Amino acid sequence: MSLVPHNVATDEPLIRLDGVHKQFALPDGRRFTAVQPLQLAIGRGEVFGLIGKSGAGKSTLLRLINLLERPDGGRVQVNGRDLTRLSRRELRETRQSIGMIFQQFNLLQNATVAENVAFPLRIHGRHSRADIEARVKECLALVGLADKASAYPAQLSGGQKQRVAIARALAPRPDVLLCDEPTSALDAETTRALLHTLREINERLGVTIVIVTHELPVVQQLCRRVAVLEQGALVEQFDVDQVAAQPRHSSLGRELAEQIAQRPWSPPAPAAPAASSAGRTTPGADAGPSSLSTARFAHV
Ligand SMILES: Nc1ncnc2c1ncn2[C@@H]1O[C@H](COP(=O)(O)OP(=O)(O)OP(=O)(O)O)[C@@H](O)[C@H]1O
Repeated sequence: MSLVPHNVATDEPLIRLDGVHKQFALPDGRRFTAVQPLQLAIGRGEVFGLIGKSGAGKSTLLRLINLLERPDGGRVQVNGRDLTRLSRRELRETRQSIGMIFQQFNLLQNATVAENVAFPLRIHGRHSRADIEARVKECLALVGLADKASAYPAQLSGGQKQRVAIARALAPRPDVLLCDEPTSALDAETTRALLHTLREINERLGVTIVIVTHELPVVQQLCRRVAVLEQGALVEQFDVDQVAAQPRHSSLGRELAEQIAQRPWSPPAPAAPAASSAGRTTPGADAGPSSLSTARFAHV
Protein backbone atom coordinates (compact mmCIF):
# COMPACT_ATOMS: atom_id res chain seq x y z
CA MET A 1 0.00 0.00 0.00
CA SER A 2 1.28 3.43 -0.82
CA LEU A 3 -0.19 6.56 0.63
CA VAL A 4 1.72 8.92 -1.64
CA PRO A 5 -0.75 11.59 -2.68
CA HIS A 6 -0.65 12.30 -6.39
CA ASN A 7 0.40 15.91 -5.86
CA VAL A 8 3.61 15.06 -3.97
CA ALA A 9 6.75 15.11 -6.09
CA THR A 10 8.76 11.94 -5.60
CA ASP A 11 11.96 13.88 -4.82
CA GLU A 12 10.27 15.28 -1.71
CA PRO A 13 11.75 13.70 1.42
CA LEU A 14 9.60 10.82 2.61
CA ILE A 15 9.95 12.04 6.19
CA ARG A 16 10.24 15.67 7.17
CA LEU A 17 10.31 16.99 10.72
CA ASP A 18 9.93 20.76 11.03
CA GLY A 19 10.59 22.39 14.37
CA VAL A 20 9.54 19.25 16.20
CA HIS A 21 10.20 19.18 19.96
CA LYS A 22 9.21 17.13 22.98
CA GLN A 23 9.29 17.53 26.76
CA PHE A 24 8.36 15.03 29.45
CA ALA A 25 6.94 15.82 32.87
CA LEU A 26 9.20 14.75 35.74
CA PRO A 27 7.76 13.35 39.00
CA ASP A 28 8.66 16.60 40.80
CA GLY A 29 6.57 18.61 38.34
CA ARG A 30 9.48 20.06 36.37
CA ARG A 31 9.68 19.45 32.64
CA PHE A 32 12.55 17.73 30.88
CA THR A 33 13.40 18.47 27.24
CA ALA A 34 14.00 15.15 25.48
CA VAL A 35 14.03 16.58 21.95
CA GLN A 36 14.86 20.21 21.20
CA PRO A 37 13.27 21.90 18.19
CA LEU A 38 14.88 20.32 15.14
CA GLN A 39 14.69 19.93 11.39
CA LEU A 40 15.19 16.55 9.77
CA ALA A 41 14.57 15.29 6.25
CA ILE A 42 14.90 11.65 5.25
CA GLY A 43 14.67 10.70 1.58
CA ARG A 44 12.82 7.79 0.05
CA GLY A 45 14.82 4.59 0.06
CA GLU A 46 17.40 5.89 2.55
CA VAL A 47 18.83 3.91 5.44
CA PHE A 48 19.17 6.57 8.11
CA GLY A 49 20.82 6.05 11.49
CA LEU A 50 20.11 7.98 14.68
CA ILE A 51 23.10 7.80 17.01
CA GLY A 52 23.93 9.44 20.32
CA LYS A 53 24.76 8.74 23.93
CA SER A 54 22.30 7.10 26.26
CA GLY A 55 19.48 9.52 27.01
CA ALA A 56 20.28 11.76 24.01
CA GLY A 57 16.70 11.44 22.75
CA LYS A 58 17.12 8.91 19.92
CA SER A 59 14.15 6.68 20.76
CA THR A 60 11.96 9.67 21.47
CA LEU A 61 12.85 11.17 18.10
CA LEU A 62 12.13 7.85 16.36
CA ARG A 63 8.76 7.58 18.11
CA LEU A 64 7.89 11.12 17.05
CA ILE A 65 8.03 9.96 13.42
CA ASN A 66 4.97 7.73 13.81
CA LEU A 67 3.48 9.81 16.60
CA LEU A 68 3.91 7.11 19.25
CA GLU A 69 5.11 10.26 21.00
CA ARG A 70 3.08 13.32 20.11
CA PRO A 71 5.31 16.41 19.67
CA ASP A 72 4.68 19.51 21.76
CA GLY A 73 5.07 21.54 18.59
CA GLY A 74 6.24 21.39 15.00
CA ARG A 75 5.18 19.29 12.04
CA VAL A 76 5.78 15.62 11.34
CA GLN A 77 5.32 14.92 7.65
CA VAL A 78 5.39 11.45 6.17
CA ASN A 79 4.55 11.03 2.49
CA GLY A 80 3.51 14.66 2.36
CA ARG A 81 0.92 14.35 5.13
CA ASP A 82 1.27 16.19 8.42
CA LEU A 83 0.58 13.46 10.96
CA THR A 84 -0.09 15.96 13.73
CA ARG A 85 -3.20 17.17 11.89
CA LEU A 86 -4.80 13.80 11.21
CA SER A 87 -7.86 12.45 12.97
CA ARG A 88 -7.42 9.23 14.95
CA ARG A 89 -8.88 7.23 12.08
CA GLU A 90 -6.62 8.91 9.52
CA LEU A 91 -3.59 8.41 11.74
CA ARG A 92 -4.43 4.71 12.13
CA GLU A 93 -4.69 4.46 8.36
CA THR A 94 -1.41 6.33 7.76
CA ARG A 95 0.43 4.21 10.31
CA GLN A 96 -0.10 1.23 8.00
CA SER A 97 2.65 2.80 5.90
CA ILE A 98 5.04 3.09 8.90
CA GLY A 99 6.24 -0.20 10.36
CA MET A 100 8.21 -0.41 13.59
CA ILE A 101 10.40 -2.96 15.34
CA PHE A 102 11.81 -2.85 18.88
CA GLN A 103 14.79 -4.12 20.85
CA GLN A 104 12.64 -6.63 22.77
CA PHE A 105 10.65 -7.79 19.72
CA ASN A 106 7.19 -7.17 21.32
CA LEU A 107 5.58 -10.33 19.92
CA LEU A 108 2.26 -11.75 21.09
CA GLN A 109 3.41 -14.72 23.14
CA ASN A 110 0.18 -16.71 22.92
CA ALA A 111 -0.10 -16.37 19.17
CA THR A 112 1.74 -18.36 16.53
CA VAL A 113 4.28 -16.78 14.25
CA ALA A 114 1.68 -16.63 11.44
CA GLU A 115 -0.89 -15.04 13.77
CA ASN A 116 1.67 -12.46 14.89
CA VAL A 117 2.41 -11.49 11.30
CA ALA A 118 -1.29 -11.43 10.41
CA PHE A 119 -2.13 -9.22 13.40
CA PRO A 120 -1.73 -5.75 11.82
CA LEU A 121 -3.76 -6.90 8.80
CA ARG A 122 -6.54 -8.35 10.98
CA ILE A 123 -6.93 -5.23 13.10
CA HIS A 124 -7.04 -3.12 9.98
CA GLY A 125 -10.07 -5.16 8.95
CA ARG A 126 -9.91 -4.54 5.22
CA HIS A 127 -8.12 -7.65 4.11
CA SER A 128 -9.71 -10.90 3.00
CA ARG A 129 -8.64 -14.12 4.67
CA ALA A 130 -6.93 -15.21 1.43
CA ASP A 131 -5.05 -11.91 1.18
CA ILE A 132 -3.89 -12.20 4.79
CA GLU A 133 -2.72 -15.78 4.25
CA ALA A 134 -0.83 -14.83 1.12
CA ARG A 135 0.85 -11.84 2.77
CA VAL A 136 1.85 -13.80 5.85
CA LYS A 137 3.45 -16.40 3.63
CA GLU A 138 5.21 -13.79 1.53
CA CYS A 139 6.56 -11.90 4.56
CA LEU A 140 7.74 -15.01 6.37
CA ALA A 141 9.54 -16.14 3.22
CA LEU A 142 11.14 -12.73 2.99
CA VAL A 143 12.70 -13.05 6.43
CA GLY A 144 13.58 -16.73 5.94
CA LEU A 145 11.01 -18.17 8.36
CA ALA A 146 8.63 -19.90 5.95
CA ASP A 147 8.88 -23.09 7.98
CA LYS A 148 8.10 -21.47 11.35
CA ALA A 149 4.54 -20.30 10.69
CA SER A 150 3.04 -22.62 13.33
CA ALA A 151 5.71 -22.09 15.98
CA TYR A 152 5.18 -19.91 19.08
CA PRO A 153 7.61 -17.10 19.97
CA ALA A 154 8.92 -19.05 22.98
CA GLN A 155 10.17 -21.73 20.59
CA LEU A 156 12.32 -19.28 18.63
CA SER A 157 15.80 -17.80 19.05
CA GLY A 158 16.24 -14.05 19.58
CA GLY A 159 17.21 -13.54 15.95
CA GLN A 160 14.17 -15.50 14.76
CA LYS A 161 11.89 -13.47 17.04
CA GLN A 162 13.22 -10.27 15.54
CA ARG A 163 12.61 -11.71 12.06
CA VAL A 164 9.00 -12.38 13.01
CA ALA A 165 8.75 -8.77 14.20
CA ILE A 166 10.16 -7.60 10.86
CA ALA A 167 7.70 -9.79 8.93
CA ARG A 168 4.85 -8.38 11.02
CA ALA A 169 6.01 -4.81 10.37
CA LEU A 170 6.24 -5.51 6.63
CA ALA A 171 2.83 -7.19 6.33
CA PRO A 172 0.93 -3.93 5.66
CA ARG A 173 3.55 -3.10 2.98
CA PRO A 174 4.92 0.00 4.67
CA ASP A 175 7.02 2.69 3.03
CA VAL A 176 9.10 3.14 6.20
CA LEU A 177 10.49 0.77 8.80
CA LEU A 178 11.40 2.39 12.12
CA CYS A 179 13.89 0.27 14.06
CA ASP A 180 14.60 0.94 17.74
CA GLU A 181 17.88 -0.81 18.56
CA PRO A 182 16.77 -3.99 16.78
CA THR A 183 20.03 -5.88 17.30
CA SER A 184 20.92 -4.84 20.86
CA ALA A 185 19.64 -8.11 22.32
CA LEU A 186 21.41 -10.25 19.70
CA ASP A 187 24.91 -11.74 19.41
CA ALA A 188 27.39 -10.73 16.71
CA GLU A 189 26.57 -13.48 14.21
CA THR A 190 22.84 -13.03 14.57
CA THR A 191 23.26 -9.27 14.29
CA ARG A 192 25.16 -9.66 11.06
CA ALA A 193 22.51 -11.93 9.55
CA LEU A 194 19.72 -9.60 10.60
CA LEU A 195 21.48 -6.55 9.16
CA HIS A 196 21.83 -8.45 5.90
CA THR A 197 18.07 -9.04 5.89
CA LEU A 198 17.30 -5.39 6.63
CA ARG A 199 19.60 -4.34 3.84
CA GLU A 200 17.81 -6.67 1.43
CA ILE A 201 14.47 -5.28 2.49
CA ASN A 202 15.73 -1.78 1.77
CA GLU A 203 17.27 -2.71 -1.57
CA ARG A 204 14.65 -5.11 -2.89
CA LEU A 205 11.48 -3.52 -1.57
CA GLY A 206 12.68 0.08 -1.44
CA VAL A 207 11.51 0.39 2.17
CA THR A 208 13.07 3.42 3.85
CA ILE A 209 14.76 2.46 7.13
CA VAL A 210 15.31 4.72 10.13
CA ILE A 211 17.32 2.98 12.82
CA VAL A 212 18.38 3.91 16.34
CA THR A 213 21.59 2.21 17.29
CA HIS A 214 24.60 2.12 19.58
CA GLU A 215 26.46 -0.37 17.43
CA LEU A 216 29.20 0.30 14.93
CA PRO A 217 28.37 -2.64 12.63
CA VAL A 218 24.84 -1.34 12.27
CA VAL A 219 26.16 2.01 11.08
CA GLN A 220 28.81 0.44 8.87
CA GLN A 221 26.76 -2.32 7.29
CA LEU A 222 23.44 -0.67 6.99
CA CYS A 223 23.29 3.11 7.27
CA ARG A 224 24.05 5.43 4.38
CA ARG A 225 23.48 8.54 6.44
CA VAL A 226 23.47 9.28 10.16
CA ALA A 227 22.36 12.06 12.47
CA VAL A 228 24.08 12.60 15.82
CA LEU A 229 21.95 13.64 18.79
CA GLU A 230 23.32 15.31 21.92
CA GLN A 231 21.01 16.21 24.80
CA GLY A 232 18.02 16.25 22.51
CA ALA A 233 19.68 18.41 19.84
CA LEU A 234 20.57 17.25 16.38
CA VAL A 235 24.23 18.30 16.22
CA GLU A 236 25.36 16.95 12.88
CA GLN A 237 24.41 14.75 9.94
CA PHE A 238 26.64 13.11 7.36
CA ASP A 239 26.93 10.29 4.84
CA VAL A 240 28.66 7.34 6.51
CA ASP A 241 31.13 6.92 3.66
CA GLN A 242 32.04 10.61 4.02
CA VAL A 243 32.50 10.56 7.79
CA ALA A 244 36.26 11.20 7.53
CA ALA A 245 35.98 13.65 4.63
CA GLN A 246 35.82 16.66 6.94
CA PRO A 247 36.35 17.39 10.65
CA ARG A 248 33.42 16.23 12.79
CA HIS A 249 32.20 18.52 15.53
CA SER A 250 30.51 15.87 17.67
CA SER A 251 32.58 13.48 19.78
CA LEU A 252 30.54 10.61 18.39
CA GLY A 253 31.15 11.75 14.81
CA ARG A 254 34.91 11.79 15.52
CA GLU A 255 34.76 8.40 17.20
CA LEU A 256 32.83 6.95 14.29
CA ALA A 257 35.43 8.28 11.82
CA GLU A 258 38.23 6.68 13.88
CA GLN A 259 36.45 3.36 14.29
CA ILE A 260 35.59 3.11 10.62
CA ALA A 261 39.21 3.89 9.71
CA GLN A 262 40.39 1.11 12.06
CA ARG A 263 37.76 -1.44 11.03
CA PRO A 264 36.96 -1.00 7.37
CA TRP A 265 34.03 -3.15 6.37
CA SER A 266 33.54 -4.87 3.04
CA PRO A 267 30.29 -6.46 1.94
CA PRO A 268 29.78 -10.18 2.50
CA ALA A 269 30.44 -12.66 -0.29
CA PRO A 270 27.56 -13.40 -2.69
CA ALA A 271 24.65 -15.45 -1.39
CA ALA A 272 25.23 -19.08 -0.55
CA PRO A 273 22.56 -21.69 -1.30
CA ALA A 274 19.35 -21.84 0.64
CA ALA A 275 18.79 -21.68 4.33
CA SER A 276 18.02 -24.54 6.66
CA SER A 277 15.12 -24.63 9.06
CA ALA A 278 17.40 -24.23 12.05
CA GLY A 279 17.57 -20.49 12.12
CA ARG A 280 20.29 -19.62 9.62
CA THR A 281 17.56 -18.15 7.69
CA THR A 282 19.09 -15.66 5.31
CA PRO A 283 21.05 -17.05 2.42
CA GLY A 284 24.60 -15.78 2.49
CA ALA A 285 23.99 -13.87 5.68
CA ASP A 286 26.76 -15.57 7.58
CA ALA A 287 29.38 -14.79 4.98
CA GLY A 288 31.64 -11.82 5.62
CA PRO A 289 34.64 -10.65 7.57
CA SER A 290 35.17 -12.42 10.84
CA SER A 291 36.46 -9.23 12.47
CA LEU A 292 32.96 -7.84 12.59
CA SER A 293 31.61 -7.64 16.09
CA THR A 294 28.84 -5.92 17.95
CA ALA A 295 31.34 -3.25 19.05
CA ARG A 296 29.60 -0.33 20.68
CA PHE A 297 30.77 3.22 20.51
CA ALA A 298 33.15 3.77 23.41
CA HIS A 299 31.41 6.87 24.72
CA VAL A 300 27.83 5.69 24.48
N1 LIG B 1 7.91 8.87 29.06
C1 LIG B 1 8.93 9.54 29.58
N2 LIG B 1 8.78 10.29 30.71
C2 LIG B 1 9.81 10.98 31.22
N3 LIG B 1 11.04 11.02 30.68
C3 LIG B 1 11.25 10.30 29.56
C4 LIG B 1 10.21 9.53 28.95
N4 LIG B 1 10.72 8.91 27.84
C5 LIG B 1 12.02 9.30 27.77
N5 LIG B 1 12.32 10.12 28.79
C6 LIG B 1 13.62 10.77 29.04
O1 LIG B 1 13.98 11.46 27.85
C7 LIG B 1 15.37 11.32 27.60
C8 LIG B 1 15.58 10.74 26.22
O2 LIG B 1 15.14 9.40 26.24
P1 LIG B 1 15.33 8.44 24.99
O3 LIG B 1 14.83 7.11 25.38
O4 LIG B 1 14.76 9.10 23.82
O5 LIG B 1 16.93 8.45 24.86
P2 LIG B 1 17.85 7.49 24.02
O6 LIG B 1 18.86 8.36 23.36
O7 LIG B 1 17.04 6.61 23.13
O8 LIG B 1 18.53 6.66 25.18
P3 LIG B 1 19.02 5.12 25.22
O9 LIG B 1 20.13 5.02 24.21
O10 LIG B 1 19.53 4.96 26.62
O11 LIG B 1 17.85 4.26 24.90
C9 LIG B 1 15.92 10.43 28.71
O12 LIG B 1 16.51 11.25 29.69
C10 LIG B 1 14.71 9.73 29.25
O13 LIG B 1 14.86 9.43 30.61
